[in-house]
Amino acid sequence: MLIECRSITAGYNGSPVLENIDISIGEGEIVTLVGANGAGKSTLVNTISGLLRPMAGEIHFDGKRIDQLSPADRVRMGIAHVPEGRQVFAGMTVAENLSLGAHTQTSRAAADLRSERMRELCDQYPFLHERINDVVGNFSGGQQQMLAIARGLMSNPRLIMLDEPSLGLSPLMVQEVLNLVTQLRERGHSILLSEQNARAALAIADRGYVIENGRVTLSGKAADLLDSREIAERYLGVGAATRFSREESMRIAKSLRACIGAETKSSNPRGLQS
Ligand SMILES: Nc1ncnc2c1ncn2[C@@H]1O[C@H](COP(=O)(O)OP(=O)(O)OP(=O)(O)O)[C@@H](O)[C@H]1O
Repeated sequence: MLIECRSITAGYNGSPVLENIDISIGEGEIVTLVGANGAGKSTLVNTISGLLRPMAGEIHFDGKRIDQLSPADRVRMGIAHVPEGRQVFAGMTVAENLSLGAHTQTSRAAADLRSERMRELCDQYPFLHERINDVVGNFSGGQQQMLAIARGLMSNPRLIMLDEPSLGLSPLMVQEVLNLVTQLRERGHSILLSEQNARAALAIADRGYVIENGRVTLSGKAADLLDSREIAERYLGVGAATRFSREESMRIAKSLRACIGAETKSSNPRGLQS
């Protein structure tokens, strides 16, 4: 495995939010964390990137223990974090925003490497090339998200962690951002994708973990999780009605109509059959 979190407990001001979390990501995998608002996904991502120190447990990256290293050391080792909320600099150009993505390197040689990496990214992702000198203030939410991801790529990470990249985007932009995520994998990056949009995330992931109240309650292949009734009911917006056959649904609907006194002609203006 490229990264392994072993029995991680983490939280704020001495109170744990995550308890005993075990997750792993293999080389070249897209792994998603799904869970409701406040479940603890960002807390886990922050613990892996080093913004938060775990209270207990270990994190191993490429066989080395990293949970006591600084965030900058983890970036140097190959872990990038694209935080929730995009946080691009509106008054700066695309190129300036990208330069900030390799801030752990300050020497002249590093500046040359940074320019080279920027050229490489522009070759790989035409949307950067086309807008490289544009100030990002007027970019749409989706364009800003793509730029935030590109900034994370400046350090050429082996693992890139994306926290809620689809938040607040239109369905079309969500698709574009997720297409970009699959391209990242094709270019050799491993990905941890934290998402409330469980259906979209599981559709492109290899494996997933469901986080509820700071614990992993389900995990497995993304395709199996997508098929799971439990997931469907809790996270995919598919209600209990899907549990019933057509005959059962008809029977329930009929007794429901009787209960609410709606068994009249006017309640069925189009003459629908029951
Ligand atoms: N800086 C903080 N200080 C104290 N508590 C926090 C802090 N950040 C998050 N929490 C709490 O930790 C819990 C988990 O939050 P977290 O942001 O990790 O959830 P999440 O699954 O990422 O949800 P969201 O999608 O809303 O970010 C919540 O109860 C939240 O209020």
